[in-house]
Amino acid sequence: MQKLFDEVNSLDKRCYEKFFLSEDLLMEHAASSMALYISENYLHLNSILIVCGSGNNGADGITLARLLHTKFNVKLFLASSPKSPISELQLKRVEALGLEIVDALSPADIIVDCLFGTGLNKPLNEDSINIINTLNSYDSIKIACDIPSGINNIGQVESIAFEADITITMGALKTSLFTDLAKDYVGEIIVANLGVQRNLYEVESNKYLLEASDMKLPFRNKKNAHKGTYGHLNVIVGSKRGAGIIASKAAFGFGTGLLSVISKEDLDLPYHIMQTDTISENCTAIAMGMGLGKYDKEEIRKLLNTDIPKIIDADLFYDELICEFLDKEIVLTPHPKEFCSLLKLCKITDIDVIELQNNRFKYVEEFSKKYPKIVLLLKGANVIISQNEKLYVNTFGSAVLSKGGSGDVLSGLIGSLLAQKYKPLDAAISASLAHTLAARKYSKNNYSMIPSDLVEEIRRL
Ligand SMILES: NC(=O)C1=CN([C@@H]2O[C@H](COP(=O)(O)OP(=O)(O)OC[C@H]3O[C@@H](n4cnc5c(N)ncnc54)[C@H](OP(=O)(O)O)[C@@H]3O)[C@@H](O)[C@H]2O)[C@@H](O)CC1
Ligand SMILES: Nc1ncnc2c1ncn2[C@@H]1O[C@H](COP(=O)(O)OP(=O)(O)O)[C@@H](O)[C@H]1O
Ligand SMILES: [K+]
Repeated sequence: MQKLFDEVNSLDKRCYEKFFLSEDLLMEHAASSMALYISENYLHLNSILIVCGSGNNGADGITLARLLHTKFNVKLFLASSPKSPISELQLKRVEALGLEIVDALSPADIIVDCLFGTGLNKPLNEDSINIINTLNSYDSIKIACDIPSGINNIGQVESIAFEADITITMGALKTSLFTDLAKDYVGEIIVANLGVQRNLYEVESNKYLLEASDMKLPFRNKKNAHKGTYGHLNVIVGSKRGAGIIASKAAFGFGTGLLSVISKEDLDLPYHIMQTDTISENCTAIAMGMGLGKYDKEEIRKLLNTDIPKIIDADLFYDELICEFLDKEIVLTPHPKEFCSLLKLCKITDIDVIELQNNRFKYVEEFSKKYPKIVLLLKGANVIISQNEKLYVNTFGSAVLSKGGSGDVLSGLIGSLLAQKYKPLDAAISASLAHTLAARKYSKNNYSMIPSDLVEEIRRL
């Protein structure tokens, strides 16, 4: 996993003070990293338009123009005059080279957006919106310097943002690049070193970006084993029975040795899935909440009271009963609407989904602070998983998963790993990665996947 930072100004400052690097040097490295990336990948292209604002993001762009001058046909556009001493100096340097400063936007093979970086501190004005709209309309390779202009420091997009194919971000990964709202704008994200290796630039953080290598699949290393070695998951099936059945099929394909569905109704289940009406004696994990519908509160309370590891989803996030169990190490997997209900029930805040989506990290952190034992998995375009005020982001998901039943598959996967004795946080992380990485492997198109296709892909991981 890689560290994420809510702000990097203090890291830049630390570079000046601890490593005696100067602003000029950091900027030279920022621009050199972009120049290197462009030269290594696009030398076959000719023209490059660099669009600069008045701050140091713009100054990065002016520096880049100097580095690429004569190697490419560089057109430098200054949306506003340089404001800081360093950007004035960078401009003086390019002027001395005789580099062309254009006074209108026009298409180019490559566009580099250096309008605003971490200094975006107010809503975009009409001029900036027009510039970004024009740039977005060009059929060019689009590169954002540090952060696509229009995304603010907490990852919100108020009106519009530059639609980057690639974001070359300076020094370290910023949390703001990983919100759901930013996902349509950031493209591929690359980190540029600023004069010291990244591990030296970075300090401690409580937020992490998950990588595929963080997924630990339940491979069987023991030879002397039997089905009981791999646990017994109980899935509580409610009145919307499909949800529990989807979860069960996903769970069985993800390694639980035994699986029993608990339901009072007669279900038409595959032969390898057992059905009972009480918790199994050797049950090692419970998955509940999916499609629960109407239920007997006392029965659910009894189940919640057991010490068996649990994943809880869906309908239970609308019942205050859940609040009685938030001091336990259980996995909760709400989608944004369910999380709003949970935040309200546990008296953290009363907000709507728009407010939540605008501030996902903030509310997950607040919840985790109040309930440090809970493993929370907040669904979304970028899933956030938290425990004990540490946050982990999974960005591998895509709209191929935007279908009823995708979440039920995820509940089954988490339940399966819990049954196989994964720690709750590890179960949530590995199951979430398996869920999203498997969805990426579905190759037909990005609209037709159904839960059984997803389960098939998971079985092939
Ligand atoms: N520090 C370092 O060592 C390094 C920094 N680096 C680079 O610096 C970048 C940060 O630079 P920065 O702090 O100058 O901010 P930046 O993003 O250029 O914007 C500020 C300017 O925009 C203006 N402005 C803001 N919002 C606006 C709006 N809505 N509409 C219109 N104007 C608006 C704002 O105006 P003001 O608030 O003064 O009115 C100000 O003039 C960072 O992202 C990275 O690329 C790298 O080189 C590595 C080394
Ligand atoms: N656009 C998207 N990008 C990434 N993941 C998505 C996207 N849309 C949905 N998902 C994922 O699909 C799952 C949907 O779960 P949920 O809303 O609970 O559905 P259901 O209850 O119908 O199974 C979640 O894991 C969510 O993160
Ligand atoms: K930018």
